[in-house]
Amino acid sequence: MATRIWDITQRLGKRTPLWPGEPDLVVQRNVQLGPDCPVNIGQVTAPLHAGTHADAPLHYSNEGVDSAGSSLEPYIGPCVVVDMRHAGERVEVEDCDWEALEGAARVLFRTYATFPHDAWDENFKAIAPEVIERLRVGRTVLIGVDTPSLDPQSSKTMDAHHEVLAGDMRILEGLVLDDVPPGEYELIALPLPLEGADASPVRAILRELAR
Ligand SMILES: N[C@@H](CC(=O)c1ccccc1NC=O)C(=O)O
Ligand SMILES: [Zn+2]
Ligand SMILES: [Zn+2]
Repeated sequence: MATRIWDITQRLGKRTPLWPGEPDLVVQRNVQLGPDCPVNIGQVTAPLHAGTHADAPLHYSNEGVDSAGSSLEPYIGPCVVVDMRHAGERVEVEDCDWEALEGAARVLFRTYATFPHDAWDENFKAIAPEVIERLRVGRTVLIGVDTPSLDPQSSKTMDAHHEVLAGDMRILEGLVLDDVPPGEYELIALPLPLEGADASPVRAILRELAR
């Protein structure tokens, strides 16, 4: 029997909510299929952090690798999805069930009851750097969130991102976890090998762990 797949990726298009000030996401048609041309050919122009994406370390450190330079291991393998809808402005250490998180290689935080597909949410929940630090010492290699950033929209210091940097961990942002019960899954969410990019779109999915 086929194992169930959850698609945890935002649709990308002109209505995808973007970080304030980012340029529009545009898919345009450059060549039109017709009597003289056998194909349609287009191109996409998009902010690298649009929708569901993987930050590269280059995003928060000039010495960090770009999306082409990151190994794939963090982005594929067992993960734990945890429900943090009860958290306040920030997911704090005391909000977390550390029994469930201890030793988890990949942790995905759900903060939304319903993902805000139709409008930008400037008050999204952030992750406290202390939570990232505790995961780092617990050998977590990837942290995912259903929000646009680990840090608050107003952050100028990006403390959570720098805690990730300290452990050379990896980040997924903009996940859609509405339909995913808390528990253990296989994560697959591979960034594109985009040279010079500080982030990359990903098609993120979860699969039931093989029994
Ligand atoms: N997804 C991004 C959001 C982000 O940092 C950002 C994106 C566009 C413009 C400014 C941003 N951050 C700080 O000003 C992040 O990695 O947190
Ligand atoms: Zn990002
Ligand atoms: Zn980020």
